[in-house]
Amino acid sequence: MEGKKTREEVEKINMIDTWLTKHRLIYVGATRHPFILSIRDGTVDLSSFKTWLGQDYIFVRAFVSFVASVLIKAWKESDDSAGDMEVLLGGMAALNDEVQWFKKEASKWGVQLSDIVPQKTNQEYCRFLESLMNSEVKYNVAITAFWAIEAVYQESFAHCLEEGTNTPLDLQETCQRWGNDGFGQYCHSLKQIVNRRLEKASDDEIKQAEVALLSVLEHEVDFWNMSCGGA
Ligand SMILES: Cc1ncc(CNC=O)c(N)n1
Repeated sequence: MEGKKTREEVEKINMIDTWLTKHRLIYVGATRHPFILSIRDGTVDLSSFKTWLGQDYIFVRAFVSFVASVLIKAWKESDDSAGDMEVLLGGMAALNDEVQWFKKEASKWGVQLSDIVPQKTNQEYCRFLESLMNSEVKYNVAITAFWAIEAVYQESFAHCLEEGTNTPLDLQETCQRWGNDGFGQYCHSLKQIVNRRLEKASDDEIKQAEVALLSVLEHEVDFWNMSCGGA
Protein backbone atom coordinates (compact mmCIF):
# COMPACT_ATOMS: atom_id res chain seq x y z
CA MET A 1 0.00 0.00 0.00
CA GLU A 2 1.25 3.47 -0.92
CA GLY A 3 0.97 6.75 0.89
CA LYS A 4 1.67 8.23 4.26
CA LYS A 5 2.73 5.96 7.11
CA THR A 6 0.69 6.03 10.30
CA ARG A 7 2.39 6.98 13.57
CA GLU A 8 2.40 3.32 14.62
CA GLU A 9 4.15 2.34 11.41
CA VAL A 10 6.80 5.01 11.84
CA GLU A 11 7.36 3.96 15.47
CA LYS A 12 7.80 0.34 14.42
CA ILE A 13 10.68 1.15 12.07
CA ASN A 14 12.94 1.73 15.05
CA MET A 15 11.09 0.14 17.94
CA ILE A 16 14.06 0.35 20.30
CA ASP A 17 14.54 4.09 19.93
CA THR A 18 10.78 4.53 20.28
CA TRP A 19 10.93 2.63 23.57
CA LEU A 20 14.06 4.37 24.82
CA THR A 21 12.33 7.70 24.33
CA LYS A 22 9.19 6.45 26.03
CA HIS A 23 11.05 4.86 28.96
CA ARG A 24 13.89 7.39 29.17
CA LEU A 25 13.90 7.74 32.96
CA ILE A 26 14.29 4.07 33.77
CA TYR A 27 16.88 3.67 31.00
CA VAL A 28 18.94 6.51 32.42
CA GLY A 29 18.45 4.99 35.88
CA ALA A 30 20.05 1.77 34.64
CA THR A 31 22.88 3.31 32.60
CA ARG A 32 23.81 6.26 34.83
CA HIS A 33 23.45 4.59 38.19
CA PRO A 34 25.28 6.10 41.22
CA PHE A 35 27.55 3.03 41.28
CA ILE A 36 28.67 3.72 37.70
CA LEU A 37 28.95 7.44 38.40
CA SER A 38 31.17 6.65 41.40
CA ILE A 39 33.51 4.61 39.17
CA ARG A 40 33.51 7.47 36.70
CA ASP A 41 34.44 10.11 39.28
CA GLY A 42 36.88 7.88 41.14
CA THR A 43 34.99 7.82 44.45
CA VAL A 44 33.92 4.19 44.09
CA ASP A 45 33.83 2.14 47.26
CA LEU A 46 36.10 -0.85 46.60
CA SER A 47 34.04 -3.20 48.73
CA SER A 48 31.05 -2.38 46.49
CA PHE A 49 33.19 -3.10 43.43
CA LYS A 50 34.22 -6.47 44.85
CA THR A 51 30.60 -7.30 45.68
CA TRP A 52 29.64 -6.45 42.12
CA LEU A 53 32.51 -8.55 40.73
CA GLY A 54 31.61 -11.69 42.67
CA GLN A 55 27.88 -11.39 42.07
CA ASP A 56 28.34 -10.64 38.38
CA TYR A 57 30.45 -13.75 37.92
CA ILE A 58 27.47 -15.79 39.14
CA PHE A 59 25.11 -13.81 36.92
CA VAL A 60 27.28 -14.29 33.84
CA ARG A 61 27.15 -18.07 34.20
CA ALA A 62 23.33 -17.92 34.11
CA PHE A 63 23.60 -15.45 31.25
CA VAL A 64 25.67 -17.89 29.16
CA SER A 65 22.83 -20.42 29.44
CA PHE A 66 20.34 -17.74 28.48
CA VAL A 67 22.37 -16.81 25.37
CA ALA A 68 22.49 -20.50 24.41
CA SER A 69 18.68 -20.57 24.63
CA VAL A 70 18.40 -17.48 22.43
CA LEU A 71 20.67 -19.16 19.90
CA ILE A 72 18.37 -22.19 19.85
CA LYS A 73 15.34 -19.93 19.33
CA ALA A 74 17.14 -18.18 16.44
CA TRP A 75 17.91 -21.52 14.81
CA LYS A 76 14.25 -22.57 15.07
CA GLU A 77 13.08 -19.44 13.26
CA SER A 78 12.36 -20.73 9.78
CA ASP A 79 13.40 -17.57 7.90
CA ASP A 80 16.86 -16.05 7.41
CA SER A 81 18.34 -16.39 10.88
CA ALA A 82 21.88 -17.32 9.81
CA GLY A 83 23.09 -13.74 10.32
CA ASP A 84 21.45 -13.51 13.74
CA MET A 85 23.09 -16.79 14.74
CA GLU A 86 26.54 -15.50 13.78
CA VAL A 87 26.09 -12.42 15.97
CA LEU A 88 24.86 -14.57 18.87
CA LEU A 89 27.72 -17.03 18.47
CA GLY A 90 30.16 -14.12 18.53
CA GLY A 91 28.53 -13.05 21.79
CA MET A 92 29.00 -16.50 23.25
CA ALA A 93 32.67 -16.55 22.22
CA ALA A 94 33.15 -13.22 24.01
CA LEU A 95 31.48 -14.71 27.10
CA ASN A 96 34.03 -17.50 27.12
CA ASP A 97 36.78 -14.87 27.47
CA GLU A 98 34.68 -13.02 29.98
CA VAL A 99 34.34 -15.96 32.36
CA GLN A 100 38.14 -16.35 32.33
CA TRP A 101 38.54 -12.63 32.86
CA PHE A 102 36.27 -12.74 35.95
CA LYS A 103 38.49 -15.42 37.47
CA LYS A 104 41.64 -13.40 36.81
CA GLU A 105 40.08 -10.18 38.07
CA ALA A 106 38.75 -11.88 41.20
CA SER A 107 42.20 -13.13 42.13
CA LYS A 108 43.63 -9.65 41.50
CA TRP A 109 41.17 -8.19 44.04
CA GLY A 110 41.36 -11.09 46.48
CA VAL A 111 37.78 -12.16 45.84
CA GLN A 112 37.27 -15.88 46.42
CA LEU A 113 34.73 -16.84 43.74
CA SER A 114 34.02 -20.27 45.22
CA ASP A 115 32.80 -18.57 48.41
CA ILE A 116 30.32 -16.23 46.73
CA VAL A 117 26.71 -16.77 47.69
CA PRO A 118 24.23 -15.29 45.20
CA GLN A 119 22.23 -12.47 46.77
CA LYS A 120 18.46 -12.38 46.51
CA THR A 121 18.48 -9.65 43.85
CA ASN A 122 20.90 -11.70 41.76
CA GLN A 123 18.81 -14.85 42.21
CA GLU A 124 15.74 -12.96 41.06
CA TYR A 125 17.51 -11.72 37.96
CA CYS A 126 18.79 -15.23 37.17
CA ARG A 127 15.27 -16.59 37.67
CA PHE A 128 13.97 -13.99 35.23
CA LEU A 129 16.54 -15.17 32.66
CA GLU A 130 15.42 -18.72 33.28
CA SER A 131 11.80 -17.76 32.60
CA LEU A 132 12.90 -16.39 29.21
CA MET A 133 14.61 -19.70 28.41
CA ASN A 134 11.21 -21.40 28.29
CA SER A 135 10.52 -22.63 24.77
CA GLU A 136 7.13 -20.87 24.91
CA VAL A 137 8.89 -17.50 24.98
CA LYS A 138 9.19 -16.11 21.47
CA TYR A 139 12.54 -15.39 19.84
CA ASN A 140 11.58 -11.72 19.33
CA VAL A 141 10.95 -11.31 23.05
CA ALA A 142 14.16 -13.10 24.14
CA ILE A 143 16.40 -11.24 21.68
CA THR A 144 14.96 -7.91 22.87
CA ALA A 145 15.84 -8.79 26.47
CA PHE A 146 19.27 -9.94 25.31
CA TRP A 147 19.98 -6.66 23.56
CA ALA A 148 18.87 -4.70 26.64
CA ILE A 149 21.12 -6.68 29.00
CA GLU A 150 24.17 -6.06 26.82
CA ALA A 151 23.29 -2.43 26.04
CA VAL A 152 23.02 -1.43 29.71
CA TYR A 153 26.59 -2.59 30.40
CA GLN A 154 27.90 -1.09 27.18
CA GLU A 155 26.38 2.34 27.87
CA SER A 156 27.29 2.29 31.55
CA PHE A 157 30.95 1.37 31.18
CA ALA A 158 31.54 3.44 28.04
CA HIS A 159 30.40 6.42 30.13
CA CYS A 160 33.33 5.76 32.51
CA LEU A 161 35.85 5.94 29.65
CA GLU A 162 34.81 9.29 28.21
CA GLU A 163 37.21 12.22 28.07
CA GLY A 164 37.74 13.99 31.35
CA THR A 165 36.58 11.21 33.68
CA ASN A 166 38.38 10.10 36.84
CA THR A 167 37.97 6.35 36.52
CA PRO A 168 40.70 4.72 38.65
CA LEU A 169 43.45 3.11 36.58
CA ASP A 170 42.88 -0.33 38.04
CA LEU A 171 39.19 -0.24 37.05
CA GLN A 172 39.78 0.90 33.50
CA GLU A 173 40.24 -2.64 32.24
CA THR A 174 36.81 -3.54 33.64
CA CYS A 175 35.27 -0.54 31.89
CA GLN A 176 37.08 -1.46 28.66
CA ARG A 177 35.57 -4.93 28.74
CA TRP A 178 32.07 -3.57 28.05
CA GLY A 179 32.90 -0.01 27.04
CA ASN A 180 35.20 -0.77 24.10
CA ASP A 181 34.20 0.06 20.53
CA GLY A 182 33.97 -3.58 19.46
CA PHE A 183 31.39 -4.26 22.16
CA GLY A 184 29.59 -1.11 21.05
CA GLN A 185 29.47 -2.45 17.48
CA TYR A 186 28.18 -5.77 18.71
CA CYS A 187 25.37 -4.04 20.66
CA HIS A 188 24.55 -2.06 17.54
CA SER A 189 24.25 -5.29 15.53
CA LEU A 190 21.93 -6.71 18.17
CA LYS A 191 19.84 -3.55 18.08
CA GLN A 192 19.48 -3.84 14.31
CA ILE A 193 18.42 -7.46 14.62
CA VAL A 194 15.75 -6.49 17.16
CA ASN A 195 14.47 -3.56 15.11
CA ARG A 196 14.33 -5.64 11.96
CA ARG A 197 12.45 -8.47 13.69
CA LEU A 198 10.00 -6.26 15.55
CA GLU A 199 9.06 -4.38 12.41
CA LYS A 200 7.36 -7.58 11.26
CA ALA A 201 6.17 -8.81 14.65
CA SER A 202 2.57 -8.97 15.85
CA ASP A 203 1.26 -6.33 18.25
CA ASP A 204 1.08 -8.96 20.95
CA GLU A 205 4.75 -9.91 20.57
CA ILE A 206 5.78 -6.26 20.48
CA LYS A 207 3.95 -5.72 23.77
CA GLN A 208 5.66 -8.76 25.32
CA ALA A 209 9.05 -7.53 24.12
CA GLU A 210 8.43 -4.12 25.69
CA VAL A 211 7.51 -5.75 28.99
CA ALA A 212 10.71 -7.85 28.82
CA LEU A 213 12.78 -4.73 28.13
CA LEU A 214 11.30 -2.96 31.17
CA SER A 215 11.93 -6.01 33.35
CA VAL A 216 15.59 -6.07 32.29
CA LEU A 217 15.99 -2.38 33.12
CA GLU A 218 14.44 -2.88 36.56
CA HIS A 219 16.65 -5.89 37.28
CA GLU A 220 19.74 -3.95 36.17
CA VAL A 221 18.92 -1.05 38.52
CA ASP A 222 18.38 -3.55 41.36
CA PHE A 223 21.69 -5.25 40.52
CA TRP A 224 23.62 -1.98 40.80
CA ASN A 225 21.77 -1.18 44.04
CA MET A 226 22.71 -4.58 45.42
CA SER A 227 26.36 -3.97 44.58
CA CYS A 228 26.28 -0.71 46.55
CA GLY A 229 24.99 -2.61 49.55
CA GLY A 230 21.35 -1.65 49.15
CA ALA A 231 18.85 -4.53 49.22
C1 LIG B 1 23.97 -7.81 35.60
C2 LIG B 1 24.66 -7.81 34.27
N1 LIG B 1 24.05 -7.28 33.21
C3 LIG B 1 24.66 -7.28 32.00
C4 LIG B 1 25.91 -7.84 31.83
C5 LIG B 1 26.58 -7.77 30.49
N2 LIG B 1 26.51 -8.99 29.77
C6 LIG B 1 27.48 -9.91 29.84
O1 LIG B 1 28.48 -9.83 30.49
C7 LIG B 1 26.52 -8.39 32.96
N3 LIG B 1 27.75 -8.93 32.93
N4 LIG B 1 25.87 -8.34 34.17
